[in-house]
This record gives sequence, structure tokens and C-alpha cells, in this order.
Amino acid sequence: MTADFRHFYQKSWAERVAIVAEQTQLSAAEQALFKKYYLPQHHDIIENYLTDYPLPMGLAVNFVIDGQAHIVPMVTEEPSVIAAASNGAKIVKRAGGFRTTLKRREMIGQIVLEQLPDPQQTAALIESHAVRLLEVADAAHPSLKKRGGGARKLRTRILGAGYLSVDLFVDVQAAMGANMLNSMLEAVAKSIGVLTKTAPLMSILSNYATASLVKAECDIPVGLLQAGRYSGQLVAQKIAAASQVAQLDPYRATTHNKGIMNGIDAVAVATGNDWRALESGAHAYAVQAGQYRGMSCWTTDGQTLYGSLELPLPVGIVGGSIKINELAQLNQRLLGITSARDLERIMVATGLAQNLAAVRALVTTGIQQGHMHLQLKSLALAAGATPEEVPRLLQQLEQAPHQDLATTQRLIATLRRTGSTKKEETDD
Ligand SMILES: CC(C)(COP(=O)([O-])OP(=O)([O-])OC[C@H]1O[C@@H](n2cnc3c(N)ncnc32)[C@H](O)[C@@H]1OP(=O)([O-])[O-])[C@@H](O)C(=O)NCCC(=O)NCCSC(=O)C[C@@](C)(O)CC(=O)[O-]
Ligand SMILES: NC(=O)C1=CN([C@@H]2O[C@H](COP(=O)(O)OP(=O)(O)OC[C@H]3O[C@@H](n4cnc5c(N)ncnc54)[C@H](OP(=O)(O)O)[C@@H]3O)[C@@H](O)[C@H]2O)C=CC1
Repeated sequence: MTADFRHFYQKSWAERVAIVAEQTQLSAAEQALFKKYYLPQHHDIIENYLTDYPLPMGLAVNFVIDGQAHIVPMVTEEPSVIAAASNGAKIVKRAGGFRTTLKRREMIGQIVLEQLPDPQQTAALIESHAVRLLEVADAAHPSLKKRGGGARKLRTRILGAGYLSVDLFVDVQAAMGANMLNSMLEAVAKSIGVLTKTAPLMSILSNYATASLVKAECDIPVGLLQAGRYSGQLVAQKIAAASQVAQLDPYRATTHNKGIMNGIDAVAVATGNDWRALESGAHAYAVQAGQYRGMSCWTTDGQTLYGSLELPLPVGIVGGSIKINELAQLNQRLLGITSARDLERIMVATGLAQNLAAVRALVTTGIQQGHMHLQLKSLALAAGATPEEVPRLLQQLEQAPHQDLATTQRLIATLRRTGSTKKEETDD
């Protein structure tokens, strides 16, 4: 790289493409990709914008949540995620659907004070001015109060080593609220600075959104879980056992939780929400009593499988880039939602459906049968197959002793040479 990237952000789009093309020796065809996915309005969303990056969007079906039927748009690059969510949702639908509970929806922000000789005294001083400080918070973003939201509570926590966290709880209404809350926190921090005669270290929302918890539950008669040669009762026992392992072992819990986030992240992206915020909050919440554990819990009494998942899911239906993302808007219509609370309920149910399908597959056929069957399409495309060649290749790949790139490339070569993959079949 020899180019000077100073003020790169002030260059026009064509200038940026020319610089990148020269620096990395891009062909005309490669540069054309930037144009293919370019959306002018996205210059205003991120910095140094070059192009869009397409991800597939599909629909998970069969969801019944609190008595309402839903289709769930999901954006994901991973095969079998949407099939699995639909599969889990179908089982729960037959059992009457998911129930959800959402008690409150507030975001928490922190103002951290440092080097305090007597944190307890500072905490008491701040708490004695709580009413005034809540007014300062509301004045920093008055439209929120007009909408029925606003600052609700102030709490102090002594962190040790001379640090004190002042936590502000805010009802952010239909938004995720990070920016609104940050503005409020910075205003309150100034007042606290004057009050305590110390300059706060920092002010920022916390993604550990414990005041935005939502829970999904389901009760499944074991007969609905039967899979191949496994009775429903046995499948229920094995799912409960897998759930227990995820409570005991962080190695398993991490994968168990990845399966849950397969669903939640895909809905977060489809609705224009900040999936990094959800990921960090969800994993932090999975650390109970000092150990990282499975986020969901499955138990059985031999007749019914009981499932539950509780997570902090601070999402919005306005704010951030949601209003300027046409597909995020359209997806709210597909979901049939008009509030952030509705979106939280659907997301937590999607996580539980996803988890049910994955764990049921793990304890019966194994994950590869269903997952690899769908993954093979990606493998065929990655090996260079045309969409027209994929169906014939899949038939052959299903039979092949090794479902890998080299085998797939050999099958494609044979198909193109002979019009059939038969020869490769005998070669292998
Ligand atoms: C893949 C299935 C669903 C097949 O399962 P199956 O038994 O062949 O499905 P089925 O024929 O009984 O169909 C049941 C329903 O599943 C859906 N379904 C079924 N097939 C499709 C398809 N092709 N496309 C779209 N939807 C599909 C569809 O809704 C269908 O209902 P129907 O439409 O027939 O009324 C099943 O094996 C499964 O759920 N597997 C789990 C796959 C999974 O979790 N994938 C995620 C990637 S692996 C991972 O990242 C997470 C993990 C596994 O590590 C987490 C963990 O360890 O806990
Ligand atoms: N740690 C983190 O997670 C951080 C995340 N972020 C980012 O912050 C963004 C989210 O912040 P957020 O404050 O939600 O977004 P915005 O800054 O966009 O604020 C919300 C906007 O929605 C408008 N609005 C319209 N109707 C409503 C309603 N009914 N309820 C509430 N607001 C309404 C508000 O209008 P009005 O102005 O009239 O009130 C405001 O303009 C995300 O992009 C996230 O990635 C930023 C910093 C840190």
C-alpha cells in the first residue's frame, strides 16, 4: 500500500474506488462488483462507504406466539438455520405455541466516577439529589418524556478501588435507545461533576440490559418429539439431559448458546437492530453464579417437555438506521409488529425454537444429517457449480463417501465433460 489515506472519507465514491483498485490491483470485473451492490443513500449510514454486502433473507414459518401466528424474516448466511427455526416452531405450534413474558423495558446507562476517597459518601450525596438528576436527564432528550418514556430511576453501585457507578434507568419507548440514553447520561454526568466536584471518568449505556428481560416458554407433549426410531419420551429425556450438560459445562454451553443466537441474530439483522449489543448482553446474562451456562432450560416429567429461555433483548422498531432501511421497515410488516415489545417476544421465541430443533437433531440423528444436507448446496456453489447444475450434483454428493470441496469439484468436472456425474460415482 503506497496511497495516503488521509481524508479518504472526503473523496467521492469514484475516487475511493479508483484508489482501492490501484492499491489492490483490482480487475474491471472486480470493480464492477462495487457498482453492482452500490446504494447511494448508504453514504449517509457508515463512513468510507464503498458498497453493500448482500446476505440472504428468508422466512421462518410456523410460529405461534401468545396465540398469534407469525412469519419471521431472518437474514443469515448459514444453511439450515431457517429450516431449523421453522422445524422447532412447528413442533411448538402443535403443542399450542410459545408463551412470552415481558415485565419492563428500560435501558440502563452508567456514569462512572473514579479516585473517590469515600465512595459511600459520594453515593449518598448523589442519591440525595436523585429527583433533580432525573429531571436533568429528561431535559437532555425531552421528546422521550412527551412520548410517555423518560428517566425512571437512579441507582449507585460501589465498584471497589475508588470507583462508583451511577446507573440511570430510562424508558426508551420504541427505540433501542443507546444514543438517546448516552445524551442523557452526558448531561447528568455534568451535573454530577458539579455536585461532587470530580470529573466523571465516562458515561455510556450498559449492554447488560437486565431491565429489558423477556422470556419464552413452551410445554410440549412428548409424543410430538418422536424422531425416527426414537420415541418422543426418549427424545424429551435426551433434550433435558443435553440442557443439563449445557448448565454444567461452558464448552457445551457456548455451542448451545450459539444455536440460540443463530435465530436471534438473524431476526436482529432483518429488523435493522444492533446484533453486537444483543450478543454481548445475552452472553453476559448467561453467566450465572460466576459460570457461563446454557441460556435455555429444558426439563421433562416423562409426559411433557418444558422449555424456557430468558434473555435481555433491548431492540427497537425506530432509531439507528431502521427508518432508512426499507427492508427493515417491510420486515416489521411481515412480522406483524407495532411495538418493540412485540419484537422482543418474537425474537426470544425464535431463539427457543432454534434451540429445540438443534438439540433434538443433536440427540437423535446428529446435526450433520439435516444440516449437511442443506449445507451441500453452499458447497456445490463454492466449488463452482452453476445454479442449474446444483440439483444433479446434490444427488451425487448425498451418495459420495466424502462431502468435501475436492470431491465436489471432481463431480462438477465429470458432469461438464460427460453431461452426467455417473463416471465420478464409479471412480469414487
Ligand atoms: C434441517 C431439519 C429442519 C430437517 O428436519 P427434517 O426432520 O428433515 O424435517 P421435516 O421433514 O420433519 O420437516 C419439519 C419442518 O421443518 C422445516 N423444514 C424441513 N426441511 C426444510 C427445508 N429444506 N427448508 C425449509 N424448511 C424446512 C419445515 O417447516 C418442515 O415442516 P413442513 O414444511 O414439512 O410442514 C432438522 O434436521 C433440524 O432442525 N436440524 C437442526 C439444524 C440446525 O440447528 N442448524 C443450525 C446450524 S448448526 C449450529 O450452528 C448450531 C448447533 C447445532 O451447533 C447448536 C447446538 O449445538 O446446540
Ligand atoms: N453500546 C451500544 O450498544 C451502542 C449502540 N449505539 C447505536 O445506537 C443506535 C440506537 O440508538 P437509539 O437511541 O435507539 O437511536 P436514535 O439515536 O436514532 O434515537 C431514536 C430516534 O427514534 C425517534 N423516535 C420516533 N418514534 C419514537 C418512539 N416511539 N420512541 C422512541 N424514539 C422514537 C426519536 O425521535 P426524537 O429525536 O424525536 O426523540 C429518535 O430520533 C443503534 O444504531 C446502535 O448501534 C450507539 C452507541 C453505543
